Amino acid sequence: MIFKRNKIGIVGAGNTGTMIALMLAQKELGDIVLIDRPELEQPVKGKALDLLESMPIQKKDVRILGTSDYQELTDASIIIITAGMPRKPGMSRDDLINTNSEIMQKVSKEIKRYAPNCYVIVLSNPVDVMTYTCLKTTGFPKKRVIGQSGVLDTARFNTFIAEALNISVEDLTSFVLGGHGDTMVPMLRFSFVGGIPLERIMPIEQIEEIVERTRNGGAEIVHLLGNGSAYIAPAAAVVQMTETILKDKRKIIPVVAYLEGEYGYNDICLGIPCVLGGSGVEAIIEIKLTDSEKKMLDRSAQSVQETMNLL
Ligand SMILES: NC(=O)c1ccc[n+]([C@@H]2O[C@H](COP(=O)([O-])OP(=O)(O)OC[C@H]3O[C@@H](n4cnc5c(N)ncnc54)[C@H](O)[C@@H]3O)[C@@H](O)[C@H]2O)c1
Ligand SMILES: O=C(O)C[C@H](O)C(=O)O
Repeated sequence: MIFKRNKIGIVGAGNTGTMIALMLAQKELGDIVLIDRPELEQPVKGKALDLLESMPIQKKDVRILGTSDYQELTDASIIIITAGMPRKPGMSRDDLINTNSEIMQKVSKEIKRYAPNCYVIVLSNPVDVMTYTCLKTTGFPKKRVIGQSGVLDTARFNTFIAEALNISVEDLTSFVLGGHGDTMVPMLRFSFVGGIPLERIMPIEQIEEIVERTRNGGAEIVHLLGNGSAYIAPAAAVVQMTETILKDKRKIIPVVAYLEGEYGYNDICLGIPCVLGGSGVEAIIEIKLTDSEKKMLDRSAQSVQETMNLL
């Protein structure tokens, strides 16, 4: 069932927020409320109206509202948080921690007030820690607060594999574990091209180059754009997660989830494969890791923990 006429909130109507609104509307997944700061009330209304006026051309029946009034989020079923600063060339995502954690706390309190039953998808960086902040500030059950990293990181990995092998992106399965940072862990053992293990059809040196490029995928775009960070592929990732929840698809995808003992970690949010469905994170898939995979995941978890310690 498609919950059309569901209300989907997007907090932060910048590059990612606007692109997410467009992609959600193109799929008619629900009516959309775009929220930004009071001083940006006019531009956010302008963006929403511009999006709305494209609907007759795109033949989509969706209502889109731009506002700074959080009350408009009342009864929203899903709220996507993109509020916060993007990084600039030379910065790491962790450099955004102070500014964005303040914003995340403010936004999370408003969400708790007006939409206490909603699902939240967090995009703001550093996303593992921002997901944790949102979870703790709202006090929502852990299955309802989910961060986006793995869908995007996996898409980047698959893009580079498809390009190198000159094959369709459709034939690829793989996933990335760990924090959304330089320590992310692409799972080569579970990477397949048309059902064939990747390691059988690509030399390891080339795979390693692609892993490295994937780890630096966000920074590569930040450098090329010069002002701001990626917003098209990230929006597509969030929309896939939103659709998976709204349509109760129960897809196994890597998302940032709260861990209580899984993989040996406690009280931390980290990217791991989950069953995502109508109740949010319905299950965490625990894969038996090899020693070297576990070592890499430990490093990644430690790096997220170190960023959390800065709070
Ligand atoms: N997790 C990921 O994969 C991923 C991918 C892309 C971007 N991001 C992150 O998402 C965030 C947004 O990126 P962007 O490119 O859209 O940036 P952007 O600057 O284009 O948009 C951010 C918006 O947030 C708004 N905002 C700030 N404080 C707010 C508040 N208190 N209430 C409501 N809105 C507020 C700003 O006014 C701005 O419009 C950044 O932190 C970026 O690093 C994460
Ligand atoms: O790299 C960034 O800062 C934005 C985002 O996390 C990305 O991976 O594109």
